Amino acid sequence: MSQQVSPPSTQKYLPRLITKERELSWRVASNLFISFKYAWAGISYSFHTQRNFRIHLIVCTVAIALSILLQLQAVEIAVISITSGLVLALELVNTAIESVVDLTVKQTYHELAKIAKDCAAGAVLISALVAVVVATTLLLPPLVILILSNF
Ligand SMILES: Nc1ncnc2c1ncn2[C@@H]1O[C@H](COP(=O)(O)OP(=O)(O)OP(=O)(O)O)[C@@H](O)[C@H]1O
Repeated sequence: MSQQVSPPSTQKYLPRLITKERELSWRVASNLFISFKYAWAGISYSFHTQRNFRIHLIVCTVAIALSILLQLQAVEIAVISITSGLVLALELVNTAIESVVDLTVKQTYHELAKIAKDCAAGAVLISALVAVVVATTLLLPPLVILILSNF
């Protein structure tokens, strides 16, 4: 005997959800400048509340500055910048996922909440490890040459 499964309730609202008005949103940015303002608010929130974001920001800034000071090739500076940007972007996504999970389950334990947070943290970790490998590979040789040439 087949059982009739009713579609999720959001199905009913889908045509309305994809309209420009986005009725479920508390507020929609009315222009590009306001979009940037909200994006900056997110970055600022992460900076002030997430220790890991601050650490990554400092390390990434140092890596990019060193790549410029050591006069690496343009493509090498670009690669270091891309991997650094990826780490910071994933930190922001991690913070967003943590907030949505906390909003959903509040202070209760849920196995799916754990999976979501652990996977988001794992994504940051992988990007950070790749960034370290890239930065070490590109920065270490010229840095060693510079140090040895001063002795
Ligand atoms: N509601 C929950 N249900 C189950 N496990 C949770 C829940 N909230 C947090 N955890 C577990 O605790 C860990 C730390 O969660 P928390 O929200 O403190 O992240 P965080 O320490 O701020 O992470 P990050 O260092 O990546 O910013 C999660 O990775 C998860 O394993």
